[in-house]
Amino acid sequence: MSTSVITLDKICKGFTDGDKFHQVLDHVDLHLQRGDTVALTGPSGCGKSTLLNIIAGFERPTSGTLSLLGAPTTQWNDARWSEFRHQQLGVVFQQFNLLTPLNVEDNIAFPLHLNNERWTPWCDHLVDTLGLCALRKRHVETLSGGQQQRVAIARALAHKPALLLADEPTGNLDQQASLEVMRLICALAAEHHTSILMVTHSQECAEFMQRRWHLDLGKVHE
Ligand SMILES: Nc1ncnc2c1ncn2[C@@H]1O[C@H](COP(=O)(O)OP(=O)(O)OP(=O)(O)O)[C@@H](O)[C@H]1O
Repeated sequence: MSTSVITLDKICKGFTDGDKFHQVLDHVDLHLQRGDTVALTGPSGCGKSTLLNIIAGFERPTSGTLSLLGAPTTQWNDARWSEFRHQQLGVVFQQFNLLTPLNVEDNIAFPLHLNNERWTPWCDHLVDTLGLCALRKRHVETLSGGQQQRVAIARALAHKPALLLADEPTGNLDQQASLEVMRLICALAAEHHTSILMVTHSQECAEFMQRRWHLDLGKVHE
């Protein structure tokens, strides 16, 4: 399968800090096909989260063109971005953004409700593999950081998205749980051709991905 999932064409992004302009992404060209898995590395503050935020539509580039699933996003309005995020995207960002009035099960089911889908055996598999069985009815604000991270991973994968964007998705987990998560997302990539772009500082986690992108001084090197 060779469908284009992400294309960045000369993407620039900068921030103004007082009277200084800080160029974080400098004419970045990238291409990710359906089923590609990529580990994104780079020093702290180089712009990894900014790059993921642009691809998810949470931030706009200063210039350049971002295409998703073959369509340029330049003219997308909020409704079109929401449709893409609900149907095609799973995100695990550093702030888990769980829905605090809800329990674990309802958080995981949330993307299914948005798409008028029902709980599936795949969701049970996620709950089981991520060690959440005993926590299904617990309110998420009562969980530890690692437990919340596992709920965020399950929620991101429940609707089998075409694209998973993950920012240090195993940062709060022990080694055994990290390996389980990596095996789980790789199985999804293999079976469902989900593309993965994952920020990680862990060499062990990066080795699960097929490709490496290194971001530094505004440029991405493969
Ligand atoms: N909204 C903003 N306003 C001003 N500067 C910002 C903003 N967002 C990010 N930056 C700056 O852009 C640079 C890149 O930040 P970003 O969070 O993308 O880096 P990162 O590579 O993800 O870092 P880390 O590995 O530490 O999480 C940093 O210098 C940061 O201060």
